[in-house]
Parts: sequence; structure tokens; C-alpha cells
Amino acid sequence: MKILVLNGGSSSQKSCLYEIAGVTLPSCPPNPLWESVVDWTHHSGVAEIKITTAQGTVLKGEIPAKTQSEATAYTLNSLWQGKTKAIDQLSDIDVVGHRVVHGGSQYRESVIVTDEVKGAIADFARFAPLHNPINLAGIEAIEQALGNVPQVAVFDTAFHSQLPLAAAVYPGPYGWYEQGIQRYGFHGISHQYCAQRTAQLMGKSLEDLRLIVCHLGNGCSLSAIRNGRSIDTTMGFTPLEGLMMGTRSGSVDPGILIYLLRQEGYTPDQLEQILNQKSGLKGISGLSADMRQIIEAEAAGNPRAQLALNLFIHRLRSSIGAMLMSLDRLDALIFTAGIGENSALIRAAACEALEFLGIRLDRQKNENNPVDLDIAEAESAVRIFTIHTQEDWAIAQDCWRNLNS
Ligand SMILES: Nc1ncnc2c1ncn2[C@@H]1O[C@H](COP(=O)(O)OP(=O)(O)O)[C@@H](O)[C@H]1O
Ligand SMILES: CC(=O)OP(=O)(O)O
Ligand SMILES: [Mg+2]
Repeated sequence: MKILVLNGGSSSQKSCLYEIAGVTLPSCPPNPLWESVVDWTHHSGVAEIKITTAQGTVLKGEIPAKTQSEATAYTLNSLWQGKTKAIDQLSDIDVVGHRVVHGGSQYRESVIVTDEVKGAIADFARFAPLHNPINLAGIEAIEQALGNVPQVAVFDTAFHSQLPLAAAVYPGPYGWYEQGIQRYGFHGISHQYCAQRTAQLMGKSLEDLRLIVCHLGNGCSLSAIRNGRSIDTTMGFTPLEGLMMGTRSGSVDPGILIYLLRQEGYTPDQLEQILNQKSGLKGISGLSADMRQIIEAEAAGNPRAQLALNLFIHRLRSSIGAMLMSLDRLDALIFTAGIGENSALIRAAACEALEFLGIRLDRQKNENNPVDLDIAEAESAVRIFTIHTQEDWAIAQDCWRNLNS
């Protein structure tokens, strides 16, 4: 079965083609036949593209793609034509899986896309305006190019859909909860994948483990996992709550927003822009949303980069503390996504604060940025893992399950 996965984010679109040959799912993620990343973050109106095939062909360049649909059309062509060709024709694709960021409380599992599902994704765009429209555009681009190939929507909110009420409900008026204003949580595909992979590496059943997953990418969130379920998480009603992120503020006093609306005459659109695009590492440093550049500038003595880094670490530590208190035992602390997988400095800074609990990082192992490895000292009270998050593979597995159930 050939499975195409589209993972559309606010500034990038990652796509992947997998082939599953057997009658059961492989236990470890297979290498994809073909992968592409389209990134809009560097220049306006132009996207950077990188395509890699299983044969090792790498194509890098810029394409004049302003929209998601243009980028998807270009990407699909490169799948069956030219140097990066991986299939003879698009009809060789059996199923297409999509990461859909918001599925509300309605979608607790992945589903085959129907008109009703598309309507719900469009409706939930109210709650995730930066993500859901992009996910829907991906589904429609595939409909145009591939007709009625089965498509599967895999929701970032699904893994958190059983949050206990104490974690899910905001302490505003009860009417908020009745109208759907509640904590949904995001990055669930990654949190769930990392939890399952850690259980596999520990040789234990996920049911028996208590875990904290730190998903630290452009968007950042933590989850507390017990009996294989997310019981607490830092993102909430939208992907704005919680940790400080690349360009997003994370949690701020809502009083600030009332002040800005009333005293400074800001519009809701301006507030959205500030909180989503002009805050976080970029807003504080004035330099960049890229953690690598923040770390470099901090090392060179830039005071605002120093402040941005200190804020990021402070909020990460206090939120790990919050997740810890939702579990009454911890078996493993897991770091994943761009920063979590690649920054020994951030992992060490987070773990330093936990040493009083007997949680000890092996400095040498940590420095090597290992993939899917335990980086705790042998006598540590809690295991510490770096896990390469494979959201695309998790989506491909859900496609396979939907078509084989
Ligand atoms: N070696 C590194 N050290 C620190 N941060 C890194 C490193 N490599 C990547 N990152 C950071 O990872 C983040 C992007 O993470 P990623 O998971 O790729 O994001 P996305 O949310 O777009 O999927 C960026 O802030 C980038 O700076
Ligand atoms: C939900 C979310 O924040 O996603 P991303 O980190 O890809 O922006
Ligand atoms: Mg990501």
C-alpha cells in the first residue's frame, strides 16, 4: 500500500510517501520512498523546497509558490516526474493522510474524510485559524489532483480528547464550557507517537508508564501521560497557550489583552498577529524565532537573546513542574521536535532543575544528540529519552488502520 502524508503547518508543509508491503504494520518506522519540505519562512512570495528520495536524490531550490495549493501542486508533480520521481503515476497512491490540527471534542480518532468531516474542519478553523484552513486546502488540492482517492484526517487534538475535566475546563463562567471554550491540547500525534516509541524502547507496556513529553519545535507543548492517555497538557483552547515558542507568546495574563484593546485601541486581528507572529523568542530577542540563532547570539553576549533564552528555560521548567504534579510518579521524561531533539543545552537546562528529585542526565550522552536513546545516568530515578518525532509515520499508520479495519 502506498501512503502519501501531508503535514501542513503555519509556515511549512512536509510531505512523505511510504510503502507498506506486508499484511501487518512494521514495528519500527520504515524509510519513506520520498520526502518533501516546503518552507515559507525565509522570503516572501517564494518558498524553499527540499525533496529527498530513497535512492538518495536530493533536490533543493526555490519555487514561486505563494499558496499552499501551488506548493502542493508542485510537490505532487515532483512525485511522478523528473529526477525525484518515486512512482509512475499519481493513481499509484492508495490513500492520503493529513495532519489536521483541530478536531474539536467531536473527533477522538482519525477518520476517512467525507463532506461532513470537511465541514467540521472548516468549522473548527474558528479555533485554529492558522492551521485548519491550510489542512483543508491540502485535502482539496488532493481531491483536485487525485479524484476520489481515500483520504484520512488525523487530528492533533484527538490524543488529548480524554483530558480529565479538571484539566480541560477553564475556570470562567460554566457557559464557556457549554459553548466549546475548553482546553483541547495540540501536537497530540507527536505526543502519542513519542510515548509509544518510549514504551517500546523501555520494553514496557504504555499502560504501565507515567511520562512527560516535551515537544519543543516552532510550536511547543508538554503532555503528562498516564495509562497511555494524555491527562494534562500545556496548550489549550488554541495552540497559543502554555510555553514560550518561536513566534508565539504562550500564556500571558489575559488582562494584558484587555488593556491593549481598551487603552491602545488594538483590533482583534492585530492582537492575533502580535501573539502569534511577533512574540516568543522572536519578540523578546528582536532577532529570530530560530533557537539556534538565539543560542549563538546569547553566547556572543547579546542581552536580549540572553533574556529570550532565560525566559524559554524558566517557562519550560515551571511547566514540567506542573505536568509532574498531574502524575504522582514519573518513569520517563522525553524530549522531541527540533529543539528537543537537537539542543543539548535546553535539555540540560531543563534537567538541572530536576536534580533534587534524583533525575540525572548523562552529560556525555546528552551532548551527542542521540536519536531514540536513553540519556539518563544509570542510577537516575527517572529515565530521560530523546525521541525523533515521526508525526508522518504516525499518520501513515492511521491511514493503514482505517483502510484495513
Ligand atoms: N541544533 C539545534 N539547536 C537548537 N535548536 C534547534 C536545532 N536544530 C533545530 N532547532 C530548532 O527547532 C525549531 C524547529 O523545530 P521543528 O520541530 O522542525 O518545527 P516545526 O514546528 O516547524 O515542525 C527551531 O526553533 C530551530 O531553531
Ligand atoms: C499545533 C501547533 O502548534 O503546531 P505547530 O507547532 O506545527 O505550529
Ligand atoms: Mg512540527
